[in-house]
Amino acid sequence: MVFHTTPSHASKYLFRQLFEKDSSTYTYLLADVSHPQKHAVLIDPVDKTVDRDLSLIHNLGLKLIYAVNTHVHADHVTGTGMLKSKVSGVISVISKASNAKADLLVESGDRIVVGDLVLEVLPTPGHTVGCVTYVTGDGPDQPQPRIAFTGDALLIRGCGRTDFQGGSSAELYKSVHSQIFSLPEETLVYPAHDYKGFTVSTVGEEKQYNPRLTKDKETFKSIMENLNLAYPKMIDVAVPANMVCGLQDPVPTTH
Ligand SMILES: N[C@@H](CCC(=O)N[C@@H](CSS)C(=O)NCC(=O)O)C(=O)O
Ligand SMILES: [Fe+2]
Repeated sequence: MVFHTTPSHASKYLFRQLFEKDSSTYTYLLADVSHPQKHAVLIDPVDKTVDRDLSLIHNLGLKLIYAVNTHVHADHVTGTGMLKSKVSGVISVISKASNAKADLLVESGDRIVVGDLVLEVLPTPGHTVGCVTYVTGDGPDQPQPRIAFTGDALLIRGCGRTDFQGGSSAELYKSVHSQIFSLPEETLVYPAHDYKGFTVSTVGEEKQYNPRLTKDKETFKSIMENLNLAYPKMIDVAVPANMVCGLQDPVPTTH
């Protein structure tokens, strides 16, 4: 039996899942270590853990190229701006649909290339208006199985709330079913948050067991309307800060 728990091509690509405990946020570090430049990307960095992440990048001899956001987060401030101020040349990324500022505004079908590693942009609005999922390419030189970084669109056995930032339960249902559940079943699902201690899932597992998204659309909408969650504690600080990716065009400092 083959256990698909971690992506293959371990010697060519580096993959790390990092955690920020106050907001239960996952940050992902990916790099192509087969190239001498060892270019790297961080997905959903958090301001509080930027120094930890940079220390790891330094230890591993990587060169950070992209600081990528899945969406305008409401519960924490992105580390993107701090990364730009601490490492020269880092390119901040967010979706064009988010209406936020960044160096690179991505849209459906765009590709972020780091060495030989390809991240394709899938629009997955519904949690927020500009949410995207980044999925590794499907070529033979890409990680097998594919890896989907779903942000807050699809969480493990859950999904992002839809009650602010242009959220829409109907839109989220459509996004997950058309963009994520249509990926190969073995595709690994790595979300932006987990509140229960889970680390990874697969498309096949979520299609079978997700307690919200296995339901029909009307039941899903009713579930989402009745979550009764308190607003994130940091929403009033986080959203304005993240609309400019934490800090845009900061004064560079040497690190
Ligand atoms: N208690 C936290 C916020 C928790 C929360 O609302 N999480 C969001 C993702 S961050 S925008 C969410 O979509 N949760 C879905 C769920 O079902 O829990 C805080 O105060 O920061
Ligand atoms: Fe969010």
